[in-house]
Amino acid sequence: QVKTSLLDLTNSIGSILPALSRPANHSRIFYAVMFDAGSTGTRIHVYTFINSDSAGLPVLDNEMFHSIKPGLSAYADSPEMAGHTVRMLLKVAKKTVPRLEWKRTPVILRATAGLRLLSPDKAQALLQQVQHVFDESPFLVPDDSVSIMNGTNEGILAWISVNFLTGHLKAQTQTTVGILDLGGGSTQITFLPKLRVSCVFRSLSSCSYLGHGLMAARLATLGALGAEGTGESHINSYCCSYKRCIIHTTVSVSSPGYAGYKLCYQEVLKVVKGIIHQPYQLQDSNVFYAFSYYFDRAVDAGLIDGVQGGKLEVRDIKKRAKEVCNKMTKYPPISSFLCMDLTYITCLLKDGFGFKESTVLQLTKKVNNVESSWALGATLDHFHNLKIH
Ligand SMILES: Nc1ccn([C@@H]2O[C@H](COP(=O)(O)OP(=O)(O)O)[C@@H](O)[C@H]2O)c(=O)n1
Repeated sequence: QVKTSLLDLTNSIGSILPALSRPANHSRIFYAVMFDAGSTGTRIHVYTFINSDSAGLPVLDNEMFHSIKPGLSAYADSPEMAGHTVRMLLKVAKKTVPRLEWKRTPVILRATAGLRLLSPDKAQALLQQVQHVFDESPFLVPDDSVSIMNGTNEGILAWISVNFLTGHLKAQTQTTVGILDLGGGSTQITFLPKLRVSCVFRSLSSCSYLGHGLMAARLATLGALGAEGTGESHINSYCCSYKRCIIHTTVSVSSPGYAGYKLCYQEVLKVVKGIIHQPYQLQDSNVFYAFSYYFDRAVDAGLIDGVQGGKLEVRDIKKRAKEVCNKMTKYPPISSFLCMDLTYITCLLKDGFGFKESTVLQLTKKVNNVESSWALGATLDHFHNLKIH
């Protein structure tokens, strides 16, 4: 758990503008290119900002977003393919940023769980390929432009993104929203805990759990982590909605004849157990924005609209998990892992983080047409060090 002074944070964000020090007659528009090298895909965010007249936050005018699957870690044994992926995505940046602005537009790549889970030499070889592509590009390549980000920073930067986009970072705003991010390899929870009387200033609480992202949790639940690459392996799981669920080319999972929420919950609980929870710090009034796989699976389960998103209580996810696992729905689940995924999400929220069944989640993919992701916070951090390191 990392604690960061929120006062430091918001004061620093407030001084982003002077730090940019642009020539007086220069256009008020500026650009930044941020790559998200995630475990399941690589994404490019091209941001267009407008400097505000006051010494406040810049205005985010537009985001161009594009993604490619799989993630860079899939090329651990052929790193030049990682370079190719980034080169392809850079074409989006060239189309979006005017040519005259290229040399002053920073390009940055931050990698998350996929590279954290690789051996250091393999991860380094991938990063070197990316660095090479950046160095060849016409964009501005800052120091430390390519690196692996740590999990707590990932959570803090996502918190900054969502609170920036929802207007909660403005000086006059008293409240903030928490964030829940469920990636493929890791999961993050970041929020402003209840003020303790003795506290001088408020601190952000950010926790990241490597190996508790949705894809990693599937493998862990099935005890299949060690089975990868060791030849074919068969596993029985109560969470498998079909007769046969393929998880990996060499690992197949069968249903023991019946699936069921209760038995599946016991399976996923083994993975969630051990996650430190902090129920005393969560306020009833804490609103949590949940995105990534929280959003994707809620859409797959028919709980929210895929464009609008929506509000859900923890108990709504639990109820749908029961329906899917106990085959109480009219339609077969579109993914053979929907029972496991919904049960894992329910278990993570309740037994992992100590959420009540009545806790409200705001399921969100985009806020004002901008991706809910750590990438925007990382870009703001680049323009002015937000003292989160
Ligand atoms: N800008 C983004 C980034 C990720 N995601 C989703 O986040 C999930 C996985 O995130 P990830 O591959 O970055 O996982 P980690 O490397 O953070 O563990 C996938 O469902 C992505 O589609 C998204 O919807 N929008």
